[in-house]
Parts: sequence; C-alpha cells; structure tokens
Amino acid sequence: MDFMANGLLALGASPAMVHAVEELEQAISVVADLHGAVSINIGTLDPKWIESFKFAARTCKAKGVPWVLDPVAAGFTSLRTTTATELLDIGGCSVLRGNASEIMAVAGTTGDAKGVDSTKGSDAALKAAKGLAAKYKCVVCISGALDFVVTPSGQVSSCAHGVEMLTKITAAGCLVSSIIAAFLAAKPRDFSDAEAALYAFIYFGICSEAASQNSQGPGSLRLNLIDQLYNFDLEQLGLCQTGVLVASARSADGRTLPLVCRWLRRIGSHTVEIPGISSSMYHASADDVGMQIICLAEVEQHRSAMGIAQSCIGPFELDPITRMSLENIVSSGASRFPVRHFRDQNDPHPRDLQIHVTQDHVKVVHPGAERGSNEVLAPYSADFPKVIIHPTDTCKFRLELSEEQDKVFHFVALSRTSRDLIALLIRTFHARQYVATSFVLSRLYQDPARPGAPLTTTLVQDFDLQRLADRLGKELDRTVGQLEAVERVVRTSNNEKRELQAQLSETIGSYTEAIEQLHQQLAPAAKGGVAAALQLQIHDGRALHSKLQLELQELRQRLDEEQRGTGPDGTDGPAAQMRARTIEAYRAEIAKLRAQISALAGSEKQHSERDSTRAEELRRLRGDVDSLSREKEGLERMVAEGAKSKDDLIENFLYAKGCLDKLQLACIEKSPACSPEHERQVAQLRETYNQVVDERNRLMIRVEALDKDREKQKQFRESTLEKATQANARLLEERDKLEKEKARVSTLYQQTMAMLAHSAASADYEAEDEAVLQALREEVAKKRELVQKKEQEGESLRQRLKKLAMAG
Ligand SMILES: Nc1ncnc2c1ncn2[C@@H]1O[C@H](COP(=O)(O)OP(=O)(O)OP(=O)(O)O)[C@@H](O)[C@H]1O
Ligand SMILES: Cc1ncsc1CCO
Repeated sequence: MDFMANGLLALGASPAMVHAVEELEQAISVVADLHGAVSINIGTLDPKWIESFKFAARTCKAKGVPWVLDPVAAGFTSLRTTTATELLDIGGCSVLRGNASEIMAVAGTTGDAKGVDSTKGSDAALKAAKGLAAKYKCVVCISGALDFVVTPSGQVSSCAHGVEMLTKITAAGCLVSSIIAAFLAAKPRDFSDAEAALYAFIYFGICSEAASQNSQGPGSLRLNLIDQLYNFDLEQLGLCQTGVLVASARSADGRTLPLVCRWLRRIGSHTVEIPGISSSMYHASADDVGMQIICLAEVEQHRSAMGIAQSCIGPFELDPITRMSLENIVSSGASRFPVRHFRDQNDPHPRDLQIHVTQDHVKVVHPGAERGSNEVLAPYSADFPKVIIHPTDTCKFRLELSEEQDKVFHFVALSRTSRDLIALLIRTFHARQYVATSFVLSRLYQDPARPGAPLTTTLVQDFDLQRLADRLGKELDRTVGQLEAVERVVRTSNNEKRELQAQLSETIGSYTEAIEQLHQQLAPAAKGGVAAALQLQIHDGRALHSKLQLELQELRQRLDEEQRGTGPDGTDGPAAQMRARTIEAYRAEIAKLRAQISALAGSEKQHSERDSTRAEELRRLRGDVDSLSREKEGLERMVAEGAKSKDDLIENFLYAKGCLDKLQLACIEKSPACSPEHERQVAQLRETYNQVVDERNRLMIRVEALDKDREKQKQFRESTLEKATQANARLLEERDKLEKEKARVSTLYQQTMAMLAHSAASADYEAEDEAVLQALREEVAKKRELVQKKEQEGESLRQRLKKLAMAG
C-alpha cells in the first residue's frame, strides 16, 4: 500500500487508501465528484475486508465511478479466487489487471500461482483474458515481460516496456493497477479504457527502464522508480513529433520582436523548405520523424538590417505512445479511423466518414451505408494513396487516392495522434509494397545530398547508434516473443491435430469393423444371418397378424350373436347353441395347444438326445486323446531304449577299434617277423571288427527309421489333438446354444400352460355370461394390442433392414 500510495503521489495523482465500510460511501461520492477512479486490490483480505471490497464495488457501480480490480494471488487460495469472481459478478468493473496465473485462475483455468507470483508467461493467459473480457464486458490486462491489454471485443494490444528486476519488488503489479485507475480518471473522454490501460503500462514500463539504469538491485530500483514516476519527461527521451517549436526574439529593452520565419527539414546535409509557414510557431508532425528542423528567423520590421538567425533542432522521434499504437496496428494488419470530411474549406455540412487502412488497400467508407455502396477504394500503387499533412493545423490532412479530383479528400482527424497514425500507417504499408529493403538501407547509410556517397562523419554523429541498437534489440525481443507464442500455438494445434487424426482413424476403424460385420450378417441371408432372421420375424409377424385378425372377426361375430340373446321360448336358442360352439372351439384350441406342448416337449427330448450323443462323442474324443498320450509315452520309451542300445554299440565299436589299432601297431613294429599265429589273430579280429561295423550300420539305419517314425507319429498326434480341441470347443459352444434354446422353450412351455389354464377356466364358467363376455372382450383387446405391437415391430425391423441395406 505504501508503494502504491507513494507511486501515485509521485506521478501527480491524489491517492486515498480507504477500507472501512463506514467511510466508503462518502469517499466514493467525493471520487465521483472529482471524476476520479477506484482501484480495488484484494492483497490483504479477511471477512471484513471482503465486505468492504464488495461494498466499494457496489457503490462505484451505483455512482458510475470506474473501478479497477487487482485479483492479487487469485488461484493461490480458493478464498482469493472466489472473492475476485464475486467482485466481477457485481458488475461495472472497467479494468481487470493481474499476472498470467491470476487471470487464468479467475477464468477458471489452472494458473499454478506460486503465492502472489505468476508461473506462466503472460501470453499463456490470452485465451482466459479474452473469455473474461467478453463475459464481464471489461478490459482485461495481463502483466509480465510483455503486457497485454484485451478489449471486450477481443482486440489485443501489447507493451514490451519494463525490466525483469520488477519481479523482485513486491507490489509492482499493484502499483500498475493503481496507475491504470489514475489514467482512467485522467484520460480525455474520446480515449477508451483500453487505451488508458495501455498508456499506463507504457508509462510505467518506460519509467522502470530509466530507473534501472542506475539501480544496483531491487532496493534502489524501488527508490529510483518512484523518482522516475515523479520526473517523467518524454523530452528527456528525445524530441517527439508531438512537440511545438516556437521562435522568439526580444529587443535590448525587453520588448518581444515579431518574427518572420522559414522552416526547413534536414536529413543529413540535405534540406527542404516546409511550404506554407511563415509564423514563429511550428507543430512537428509525422512528417518530421527522423528529421532535424531548421528555423531561419528575421525580425519583421528590420528584415535586412538585423540579419537572419538560424537554429537547428532534432532529429525528431515518434512519441512512444503513437509508436506503440502503430506497432500494434501494423502487426494486426488493418485498422479503421473515424474522420470528418470537408468538401471544401467552408463546407458547412461536413460528413463523418471512416478510413479503412489495410496492408492491401485504403478505403474511404460512409459508415452507415450499405456495404460497397458508398465507398472509394484504392490499392497501393507507386504514387498512391498518399497523405499530405497540413503544415499548421494538427488534425487536418489530405488523402489522395489517385490523381483524379474526386478521389482527393480533405479530412480532419479526431486527434493529432489519430492523424499521425493514419499517415504513418498508410506510408508503412505503402513502403512495404513499393520500397525494397535494400533501397531503405542504401538511403540510410549514404548521404542523401550526394547519392551513392557514404555517410559523412557528421552524419554518423547525428545518428544515436546506441539508441538505434537498443530499439532494434527490443524490437527483436518482441518479435522473438511473438514468434515463440506462434510456435507454441502451432505446436499445440499440431498435437491436437495428431490426437484428432488418431481418434478419427480409430472411429473409422470401428465403423469399418461394424460395417463389415453387418455385411457378413447381411450377405449369407440363406445361411440364416441377421437379415434372414429379421425377414423371418416379419413374415411370422404378418402371419400372426392375419391369424389374429381372423380370430378377431370371429369373436366379433360371436359377440353380436350373444347380444341378440336367447330364443323367446326359453329353449336352447341360437345363443345357447353359439355358447356350445364356443366351448367346442375352446376345446379344440386346448387340444391344439396340448399337441403343441407335447411337440415342444418332444423337441426338448430331441435336444437332450442330441446332447447325449455329443457328450458321447466328447467322451470318445477324450478316450482317443488319452490313448494317443499313452502311445506317445510308449514311443518315447522305445526311442530311449534305441538310443541306449546305440550308445552300447558305439562303445563296443570303439572298444573293437581300439584292439584293432593296437594289433596293427604291433604288426607294424614287428612287421617282417610276423608269426602265422599272429596273422590269424589279426584276421579274426578284423572279421570281428567288420561284423561290429555291419551291426552298427544296421542299428543306425533302424535308429534313423525309428526317429522318422517317431516324428511322423508326433505330427499326427499333434494334428489329432488340435482337431479334438476344436471339436471340443465347437461342442461346448453348441451345448451353450442348446441350453439357451432349452430355457427359451421351457419359458414358452410355461406360458402356454398358463394360457391353457386360463382358457380352461373360461370354458368352465359357461353360466356366467357376463364374465365370459368380459373375458372375451379383454382377450380381443389383448390380441389387438399384440397385433399392433407386431405391426410396429415389423415396421421397425423393415426400417432396420433398409438402413442395413443402405449402409451395405
Ligand atoms: N520478466 C519481466 N521483464 C520485464 N518487465 C517485467 C517482467 N515481469 C514483470 N515486468 C513488469 O512488471 C510489471 C508488473 O507485472 P507483474 O506481472 O510482475 O505483476 P504482479 O505479479 O501482479 O506483481 P505483484 O504481485 O508484485 O504486485 C509489468 O507491467 C511489467 O512492466
Ligand atoms: C506479497 C503480497 N501478499 C499479499 S499482497 C502482496 C503484494 C504483492 O501483490
């Protein structure tokens, strides 16, 4: 509070910190009388404070006093979020200002507030701000490295001024909110709340930049900032196009000497006279941006005697506020300006028109007229459209859409800023299309008086390169910030696109699957698919319908006859005969139903017979599987035995071979003196060896055959097992189906039995004519209902069929 009050005092406002409900009414009345504004800051809150916030909001609304809401730390606790929302719900808020987390929390999206500080970049809250601005019809500002101002219609302007060190000073944001309130109170009537808020940000941001120049940390920044708010002076930042230049002269005795002046523009060493001015006063305008102004003054009465005084001032800059607006409009690509049109100098009935400036054309429009009916449009050409600023009037200008006279307009803008904006905007868009960057650069870095020659040293001195670099740096930062924001949006959109594509392909997949299923069901109608079943149901429905219709007719006939009564002689009249016939008919029906029931029972028996056959088959298959397993075990045993005897044989063979080798060795050693006994032994051994080899080969062949056999058996067994498992699954499935069928049949059976009992009971009560009649009537009604239901079912089935056929 101390910082806010001191900041406001420093910039020239008159703050009063009020919170007791008892004095609020009176305090706000005073503010209303002074055309002031109120800032409601929920920084310190308890139930009493909350009551006074609400009281203040209600009172401001009632008295038409503009109020600003600072939802300090909304999102940090729910009490803060709710309090902010409840205050906005009261209505009448002019500007809501918070950091990104606070704005998102008030809008109901997660802001992740870290206490009173934001954890988000200000652009993260743009969507939330637009929503709140539209909902509460107020301006919503998001502060941060880039400050955003959002209007209820969703227009966004931004301010890049400020220093990061401000985040290390508590209540910097609160001070901005209170400055916005001060600007709301001080703004001229034709400025909007959004403009007041934007200028407050620019003002605060520029002061903080200047303050940071000689600050060592947050402490001195805080002090210097208050000093800067106090000393704010645009002139110290450079000469602006909004200034007025006055030439004056006094005589030696102090008298003011009337002057005749000539005014010239100079860029570098190149000078051009400004036509049409001879007075001692000159209003700088958009035409002077980047120029120096030279004044040549002579004393009116002594023109030749006293000589000519010359002074030079500049270069002039665009004032920060116009510059900011221009940047915003240029980046949005278009804007509209209300202007007053004078047909000639003394036109007594000027018209209110609008100029639409876009990057492709300039259009003069009659605002009330139908679209296109009353407008003049000019796309950019090499020489047109152009704006000629009036040399002495600050709001007048001439707009030339082409050289034709009816396309030259004499306008008066709403304000000096508005006129400068129109001129600069048209020139910027024109330059974009008609002046190549290389041309601009060559003009900037050469002496315009001597085309082609490089800049002279004096010219370099005239350029404040430091300032130029600062400006370009800031512009670059801003553009990079915007680029990042755009990239973020593109990234999110791409992610969303990917998600949507995935969802879409999933949906398409499931639809395709469903369609294929329907196809499958529809195609084999003959095999009893869904379509066939539906057709059958329709057919059954129709048959039942006509049967029931017949019964209905019959019953109606009987009823008529019943109503005609018995014969006059009390004997068995036609009615009695009819009753007898009815009973007869009922008996026949009962018999028919009994037959149906026994048929159903019969089919149940058939089912169970089928069931037992299947069970039998299952048992047999299981037996097969078991015997196959046993066979497999036997085979495995055989293989093991074969392998063992093979091992034995190999051992024998090795042994015999060893002996033979030994003998051969012995033979070689004693070769010439070999005894016949020896030779015999060798021959014997050789024979044994050959036998063993033969035996081995035989056994090898057997083992191989056994292996092959075993492999074949294994494959056969596996396929049999597979078949058995499939058959088993099929059987189980069939059994499930049959069980369901059985359940259905038994319900049908029970229903039929119940009907039968009912029919029999009705037949027994022949004497009670009225009751019988009633029962018959009810039955007729029921049957009618049944018929209707069946008809409806039939219809809906037909519709489904049609749809399925179409989907196919
Ligand atoms: N990162 C930054 N770089 C430059 N300037 C900044 C930065 N962050 C904030 N500012 C400046 O500080 C001003 C206050 O904004 P900030 O978002 O810090 O308010 P706040 O979080 O509500 O502050 P507090 O809770 O302390 O009152 C902004 O208008 C802007 O000028
Ligand atoms: C730190 C703090 N806590 C409540 S208000 C406030 C000032 C910054 O908004």
